[in-house]
This record gives sequence, C-alpha cells and structure tokens, in this order.
Amino acid sequence: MNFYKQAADILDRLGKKEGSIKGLTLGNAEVTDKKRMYAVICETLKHNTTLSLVLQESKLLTLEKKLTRSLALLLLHDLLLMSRGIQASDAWPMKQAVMRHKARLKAEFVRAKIKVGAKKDGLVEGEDELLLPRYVRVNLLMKTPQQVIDAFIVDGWTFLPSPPSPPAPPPANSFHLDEHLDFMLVFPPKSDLHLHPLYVSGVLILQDKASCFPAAILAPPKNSYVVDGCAAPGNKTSQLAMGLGNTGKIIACDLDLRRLNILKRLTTKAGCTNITALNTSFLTLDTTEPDLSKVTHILLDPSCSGSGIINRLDHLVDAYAEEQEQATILETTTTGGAAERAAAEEKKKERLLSLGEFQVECVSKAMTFPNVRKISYSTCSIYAEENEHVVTTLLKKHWPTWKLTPRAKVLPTWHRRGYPSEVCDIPGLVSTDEDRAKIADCVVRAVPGGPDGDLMNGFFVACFERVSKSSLPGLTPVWKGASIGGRKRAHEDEEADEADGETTTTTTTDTAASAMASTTTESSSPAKKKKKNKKSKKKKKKSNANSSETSDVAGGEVEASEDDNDDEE
Ligand SMILES: C[S@@+](CC[C@H](N)C(=O)[O-])C[C@H]1O[C@@H](n2cnc3c(N)ncnc32)[C@H](O)[C@@H]1O
Repeated sequence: MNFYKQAADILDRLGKKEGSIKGLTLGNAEVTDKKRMYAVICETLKHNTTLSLVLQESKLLTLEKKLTRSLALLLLHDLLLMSRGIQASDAWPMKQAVMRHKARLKAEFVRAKIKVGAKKDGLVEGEDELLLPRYVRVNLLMKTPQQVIDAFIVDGWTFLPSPPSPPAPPPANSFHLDEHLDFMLVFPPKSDLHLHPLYVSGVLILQDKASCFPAAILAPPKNSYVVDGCAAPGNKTSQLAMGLGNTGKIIACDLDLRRLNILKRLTTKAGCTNITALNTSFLTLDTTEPDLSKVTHILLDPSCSGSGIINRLDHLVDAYAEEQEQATILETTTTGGAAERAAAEEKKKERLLSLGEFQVECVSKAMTFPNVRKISYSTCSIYAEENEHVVTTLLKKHWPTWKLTPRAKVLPTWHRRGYPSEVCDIPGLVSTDEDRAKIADCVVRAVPGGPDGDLMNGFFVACFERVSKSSLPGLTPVWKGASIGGRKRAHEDEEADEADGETTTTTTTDTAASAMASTTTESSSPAKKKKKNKKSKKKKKKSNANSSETSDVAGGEVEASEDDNDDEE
C-alpha cells in the first residue's frame, strides 16, 4: 500500500481509538518502514492544530472530494513542514489534488500559525511533548537520592545545587533535586534513561512531578492500611508503598485488568511487598471486610478528562480523536455550522458533568469506610467541573463530617492553588469572596506546560479529612480563622493531624451545627440507607459505563508510568 494511504489508515484508527501510536506503527507487521511511519504519525499529530486550521480555511476537502481528512493532513504536513515535500510520484492523483492549491495552502499556513500562536515550525505551545523536564522519582525502597546523585555524577552529569531561576528545565547534561519533593530529580527534556541500570533495576521511576503530589499529600504513616481506589497503572501505588517503607497494607483496586497487570509488574519491579491488587470496581467494595474496615487513608485518582496531560503523545491522539469526531459531524451535515459546533460543545459539557458525578461518587464512597480519616482526590484535568466544582459538591454533601485539609498540610510551599472564582456557593457555608479564596487555598493545581505553566502536566489535588468526633459540635469550616498561604511541612504525623482537627473546630455556628445534624441523621436512618443503596446501585451502573467511556482518561494517566507502558507495547 502507498505509504501515505497506510499512514492515513493508521491516523483513522487512532482517531477511533483502535490502538496506540506505537502499537499501530512500530508494532504493526504490515508497516515496512516502521520508524518513518512512527515519525510521520507523531509529527502530524503534533502539528494537528495548525494543519487542521489550514485545512478548514482553505476548504481543501470541499474542493478536492477524493481527499480524506487524515490523508490531507499527512500531505499538508509534508508539503508545509518538510523541505523535501510530499514523497510520492507527481502522477499520484492525491498529490496532485494538494499541489493544485500549493500557493494558497502556504499562505493559509502562515495565517494559521499567527492565529493559533504557533512557533515558526507550526508547533503550538504544549503540543511539543519534549518541552517538559524529565522528572525522575528515586525509589527510596532501594536507594537514597544522594546515592543516585552520586551515580549520575560518576556518569558525567553535572549536579546543579538549585533549580534554574526563573523556572526552566535544566540545561543539557545537568540535573537537580526538585524543590518541593525531596525524592525527585529533574533532568533535561528528552533525557532517555530507559537503558540506565538504575532504571532497569527499579531504582528510578519515570513519573511526572504533579503525579507525585497526591501520595505526598496523603502521606499515610507507617503501618497504615491504605486503599488506592483507581490505582492502575500504579505509580502512585508504588509511591505509597515507598512512603510506608513497605509496612502496613495497600489495597490497589482497578476495573481494568490489563492496566492492573501493569500495576503488578511495575510495583514488583519497584520492590513493593505490601500491595494487594484487586480487579474490581472501587464503588462496589464491601467496606466491612476485615482489611477494608482497617483502612485509614484512601488515595483516589479516578478517571477524568485527562485534559491536563501534555507530555505524552496520547493527549495528541485524544485531541485528534475528538476533532475527527467533530469533523465527521460537520462533514455529514449540510449546514456544517454553528448548530453542530454548539452540539459538540454541549456534548463536551455533558461529558464533564458526567465525569464530575462519577468523581463525587468515588469520594463519597471513600467517605463510607468506617475508619477512614484522610482522602486525597486528584485529577489530571484542567477543568473546574472535575476539580473545584467536585470539591464544593463534596463539601456540600459531607461537611461538617468531612472538611478540607488546610494548606499548611497540603504542599504548603507549592504556589499554585485552586481558582476561587470556581468555588461554588454553599448556602450558609460559602458565600463570600473570602470563603472562596480560603477554600481555593486548601487545594493544589498545576498548570500544564511552560513557560507560564508549571513545567509539568496539568493537575489538581484536594485532601479531605474526617472531623474528629470529639470536636463536635463546636464546629466551624476549616478555613475559618486560617490564613491564606499558611506554611507547614506536608509530611505530618497523625498526632499533629488530629491536633489540627481540634484546633480548627472550636467555634460554633448555627448553620454548622444544623448541617452536622442533618448529615448524621441521614446516615443513621436505616430506611433512608436502604433508599440510598438502591439509588447508588443505579448510579454504579452509570459510573461504570462512564469509566469505560473515558478510555482516553485511562490512557491519560498512563503518563504516570509512561515509559513503562511503552515497554509494554
Ligand atoms: C487516572 S487513572 C489512575 C492512574 C493511577 N492512579 C496511577 O497513578 O497510575 C484512572 C483509573 O481508574 C480506573 N477506574 C475507572 N473506574 C473505576 C472504578 N469504578 N473502580 C476502580 N477503578 C476504576 C481506570 O481503569 C483507570 O485505570
């Protein structure tokens, strides 16, 4: 088959989520020049924003009916971005279909680059996954950061005593210790450590910085029983095991067996010995089972839109798939205009809302574990619908039994917090700008990319803790009396935890007291419980459907173990 036709077929299959880039190119027996195919597919996807705009503005697909969208993108890529141009015979009708419009297409390319703010080579910031530093977690179960630093110095790397200022990836052949996570080393973008003996032996774990936040914030003390509710492929699970020093027990649960098998392989390689992997839905766990009833800490990193992921090509596939879907809508309708776009926008909104409902359900389920004290909730999404809105809904449902952990214990030195404008009102609880600002200050955000972003994936983490019974009914929201930007070391011990719970809950308000009363009455009424169970069974079905719809998301967070998963393919 003609190279471009085969490449177009692969793009179409990627758009339909029929495989991964590597699987459909490097792992495809039908492709003869696998490396070239991989490169062409990656490059076309990376330039998709600009090339799609050229396609749209030039109306090429309307003028040349024989061209498909994917084939046109590939040919445009080579025409506009490769000095050698389209590598096909001049007699090939598809090449002719593009070359007829060469001058116009070049002019549209110049305009498109300006319009989307692309660089000279047509790349839009964030579409180049190589811009971000290579973050490496040192597996403390095996070596100390100092031992690893020494090993890299011996290898000829330069150790920088502090990160570059203003923040930027380290220059070539140098690395430094991360300023927020003391087990993390930061290397230049593109650093390939796959063959490094320390990676091969499980000492180095290639994990994005933001992806390390939830376990660092949850920080269960040694010997704890912990659940990782949506665990696969398991880098956060292995980080939890590292923090526990392999003591206690981690129950790692995931619906997807293939991903759970990756978790087993990765955590074994990382030397974790306290993990039990369960291939089941977190939502259906029986919290009265002996091990589960001992659980005090839960990490929840449920399926999300994955919209914050920028350092892998998978996010480009997601964007491409979404665009293909929209393009199909436009091409198959005669109006092809605003109405369809509005419908697509509506669909996206519905998807976010449905993800948000699933996320609320997951955290609410976590709050039913009889002995759970602390829950971290995280997404790799940039959307408030999955972040601040979810947190507000949870507070509305569960406060004052549950409160947000204050900034002092949630990466206090991390500058990027939640968006106050996205914190929703809760009658009687959150109504003023000050309330909103204080809630937002409790949670952590990471803005994807750079230089205005945080040089990592987009991320969000909130931490909830159960309000200790002894402090009731003298209750006030956690943020009352707290100062914004408080400073306290994130790695707390449980005693300090409890003490903080007490000290932040000393003033009574009528609203607070009544909110507490209604929560406790509801959960203790058996009749209501029965009704609730029925309702949640119905919901469970819905959320399981949800999670299978979000294979993009599942793929999204594979980022946590990107390279390990690549090995898998
Ligand atoms: C964002 S990923 C988790 C990434 C993981 N925490 C890590 O750091 O490697 C979300 C995971 O949730 C799983 N999932 C979705 N719905 C679930 C459910 N009801 N119960 C358990 N796992 C679920 C998906 O299969 C997917 O692996």
